[in-house]
Amino acid sequence: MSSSGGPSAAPSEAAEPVVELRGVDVVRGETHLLRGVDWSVRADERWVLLGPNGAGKTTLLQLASAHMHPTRGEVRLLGETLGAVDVFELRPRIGLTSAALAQRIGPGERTGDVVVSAGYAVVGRWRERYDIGDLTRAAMLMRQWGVEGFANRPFGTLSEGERKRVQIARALMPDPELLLLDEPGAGLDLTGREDLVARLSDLAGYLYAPAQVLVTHHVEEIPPGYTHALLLRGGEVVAAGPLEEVVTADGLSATFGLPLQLDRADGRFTARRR
Ligand SMILES: Nc1ncnc2c1ncn2[C@@H]1O[C@H](COP(=O)(O)OP(=O)(O)OP(=O)(O)O)[C@@H](O)[C@H]1O
Repeated sequence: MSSSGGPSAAPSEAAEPVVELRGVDVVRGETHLLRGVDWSVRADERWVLLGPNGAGKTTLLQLASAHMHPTRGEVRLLGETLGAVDVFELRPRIGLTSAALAQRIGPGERTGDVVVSAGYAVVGRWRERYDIGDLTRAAMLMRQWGVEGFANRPFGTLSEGERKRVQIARALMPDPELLLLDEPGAGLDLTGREDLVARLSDLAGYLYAPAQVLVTHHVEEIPPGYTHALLLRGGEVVAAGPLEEVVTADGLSATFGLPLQLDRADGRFTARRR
């Protein structure tokens, strides 16, 4: 069974972390985008990264996806150290979805090609003939993410929610060891958000699914089954660790600079001003 299609079971003892940052600063001019960040993600962990606008979440994902190097400190990804590895070999092992990447998908691309071409690290149809294994995997992922009916539709004709799910199927196509999702819930209506949260919750439970890091501004988008959280404010880590210890009213109030009340029911969080 593929990495993202198996049933849930107890994760095995993880070896080296898939992401490890030690004393990381990212500085542009006089501005610290990140300051003194220590963070590690193990293969069986599912992290949510929460913080207000400008906190540095996207910058952190840029490091974790080997699209940026730190100004200071060390970043290790999948056992390799950034600066001492060819990032073009590393990147295919990491699935990433973001608004910036989505903008690079042409609206006229056939949706099925958007998914299958990820196996070749290109957008859109690249080869006349794909491997039967690639086509089977793309079809399985499109079924899993509820977009199998759109294979022949131009990507630009899909709704925002459908496009988000196609992007996740595409990110999973190369069977990545790490999946990074930058605000997948942005712009979705309530139905779209709830559908996405349920599917991400399912993925979180799969034994052979990749390590996952989900960026969001909203605790309502944390899928049940996620295990850890990192709170970021002004480029600095407010708290990081097991979800129950980190996603608290006090932690979120400090992160968002607003007194918040936090409630949890059936594994879902809601937050509002206290
Ligand atoms: N090249 C740059 N030079 C100076 N400042 C930058 C640069 N790139 C990003 N920044 C700033 O760094 C901060 C962190 O940006 P980042 O995109 O990582 O935040 P974020 O938490 O993802 O925000 P949002 O939730 O709004 O997407 C922002 O204030 C941004 O303006």
